Amino acid sequence: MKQLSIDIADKQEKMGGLPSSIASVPNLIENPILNTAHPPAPFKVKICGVRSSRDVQACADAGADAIGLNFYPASIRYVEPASESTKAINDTAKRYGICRVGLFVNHASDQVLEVARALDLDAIQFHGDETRADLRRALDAGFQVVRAIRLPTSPLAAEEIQSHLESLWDLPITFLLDADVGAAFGGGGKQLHWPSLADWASRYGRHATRGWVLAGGLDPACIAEAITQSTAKSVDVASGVESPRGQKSGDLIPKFVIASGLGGVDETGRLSETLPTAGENPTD
Ligand SMILES: O=C(O)c1ccccc1NCC(=O)[C@H](O)[C@H](O)COP(=O)(O)O
Repeated sequence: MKQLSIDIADKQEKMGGLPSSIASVPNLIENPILNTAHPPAPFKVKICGVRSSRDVQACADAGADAIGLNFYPASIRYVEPASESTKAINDTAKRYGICRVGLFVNHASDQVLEVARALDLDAIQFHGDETRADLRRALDAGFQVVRAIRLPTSPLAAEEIQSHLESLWDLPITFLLDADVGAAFGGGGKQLHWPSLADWASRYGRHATRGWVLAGGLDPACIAEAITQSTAKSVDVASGVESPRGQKSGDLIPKFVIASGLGGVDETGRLSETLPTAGENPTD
């Protein structure tokens, strides 16, 4: 079983996550070995808003390397942090070496950390109007941080995109660029103007070797084009792999991951060798 754990860690490293040897380093700015202020994104393909162990199984089978647990009570994808069902989802993902991201919207900082610690989450995604101090606190507590930046869906100048995240640029966090869907905060199926993101990334993102994530209205039909046009290296999806809305589809998840070309599957759709085979029931 030890070998399996090593395989999982290797797989995460190959898929762009932090090298396993330094995955627990909380603040990369202060790490002299890395000598970088900006961590890579903690995942390549995140399926957000999973609500059952079956959903997680579909993600593992497809080769997705992250799931999002949605702790925003107003969302159709909400899961109760302390429930047995959430614990089971979380445990299943952990056994498969899938990055577990907790999604919060304007929660109290103490509550965020309490939930993240209780579930031993890998990363915290802030999707509301949380402050720099909230992000700093999560980093200091040792969690990787994903910050959703909610952008207009119209064509945008690189400077305008940068203005939405400039005040957080120095933090060792990952930006998730999502469409602004107003009071719903996220999960609305609206697409960003992808070429604008490519322009921004070429001027700002790549220059600083910064990991960032494309989100908003992605689905199996558009994901390849979205990646080409935006130059994103990591993607996130919620509604685009659901049927009906709010219910993850075991058919759409693999279609999405394979079409993205970013998952742990080869071109024939088979799992790569380093991925634990779904159904193998790996243990820690
Ligand atoms: O998914 C939700 O219901 C949600 C609600 C409130 C804040 C964030 C939410 N989702 C966060 C995500 O990371 C989604 O995957 C992202 O917004 C893209 O969603 P979609 O356009 O449906 O793919």
